[in-house]
Amino acid sequence: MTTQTVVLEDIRATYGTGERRLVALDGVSVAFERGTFSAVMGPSGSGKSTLLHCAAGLDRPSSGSVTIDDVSLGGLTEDQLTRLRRDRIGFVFQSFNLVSSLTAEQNVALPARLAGRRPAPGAVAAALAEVGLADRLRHRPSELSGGEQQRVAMARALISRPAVVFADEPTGALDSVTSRHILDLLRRLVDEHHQTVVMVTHDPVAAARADRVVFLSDGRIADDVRGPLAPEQIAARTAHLVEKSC
Ligand SMILES: Nc1ncnc2c1ncn2[C@@H]1O[C@H](COP(=O)(O)OP(=O)(O)OP(=O)(O)O)[C@@H](O)[C@H]1O
Repeated sequence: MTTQTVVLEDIRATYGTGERRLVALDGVSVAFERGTFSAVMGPSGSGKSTLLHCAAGLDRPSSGSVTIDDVSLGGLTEDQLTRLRRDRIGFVFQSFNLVSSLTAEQNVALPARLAGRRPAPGAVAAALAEVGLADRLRHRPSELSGGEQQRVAMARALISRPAVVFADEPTGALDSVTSRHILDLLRRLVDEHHQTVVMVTHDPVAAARADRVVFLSDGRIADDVRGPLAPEQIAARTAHLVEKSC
C-alpha cells in the first residue's frame, strides 16, 4: 500500500455545455498522505467543493483520475463506488449528511450496519457523547440544529474509522467553543488513529489546525503550504488570492 490515501491526477471538472460551459477544476493534481490533516482554501467559486466532491467519488470529473486507498475510482461501477464511499470514506458535510427518518444514534450506527457489522455495545452512545450530543441520541435530524447535525456526522466518522474523512466547512455553522471541539476531534482522527482528513474551510483559524493548506484559485492549485502556519499567515495568503482573482 502507498502512503497516499487520496491521489488526484490532472483533474478537470466542467459544468454546463456550449457558451455556458464553466471549467471548475482545470488540471488539478494533488495527493493527501495517510495520517495527515489538510485544509483546502481559496476564494468563493475557486473549485473547493468540486474538488472535494470529485475526491470523494460523489461527482465524476470530466477527465483525470482519482485514487482512494489504491483503488482507482474511474473503473468502478456506481454500486462499487457506493460501497467504497460507505466503507472507506467519512463525510462531514452540511448537506446530505444524515438519513432524515433515522435518529442520531441510528445514523451513527448506519455505515457499520450496512457493512454487516454491529457496533460494539455503547460505542454509538460514546461517540455521540464525545461530540457533546449525549442528550440527543433519539433526536432525528429535523429536531437538531445544523451544527448538531454536523456533529452527528462527526460521531459517525469517529465510530466507523474510515480511511479518509472529507469535511466541507465543518465549523461553518458552529460557535467558537464547539468549533474548537470539532477541530480537536478531527486532529485526533489523524494523530491517534492515523486517518486522513481533508477539510474545505474559509476559516483561517480552522485551517491553522491542519498540517498543510492547499490554496485553490480559478480551478487551479495556487499554493500548497505545509504547516505549522498561523491563522494570520493563512488569512494573508487567502486575501492575496482573492485580490488576484478579482
Ligand atoms: N452544479 C453546478 N452547475 C454549474 N456550475 C457550478 C455547479 N457547481 C459549481 N459550479 C460552479 O463551479 C465553480 C466552482 O464551484 P465550487 O462550488 O467548487 O466553488 P467553491 O470554491 O467551493 O465556492 P464556495 O467557497 O463559494 O463554496 C463556480 O464558478 C460555481 O459557480
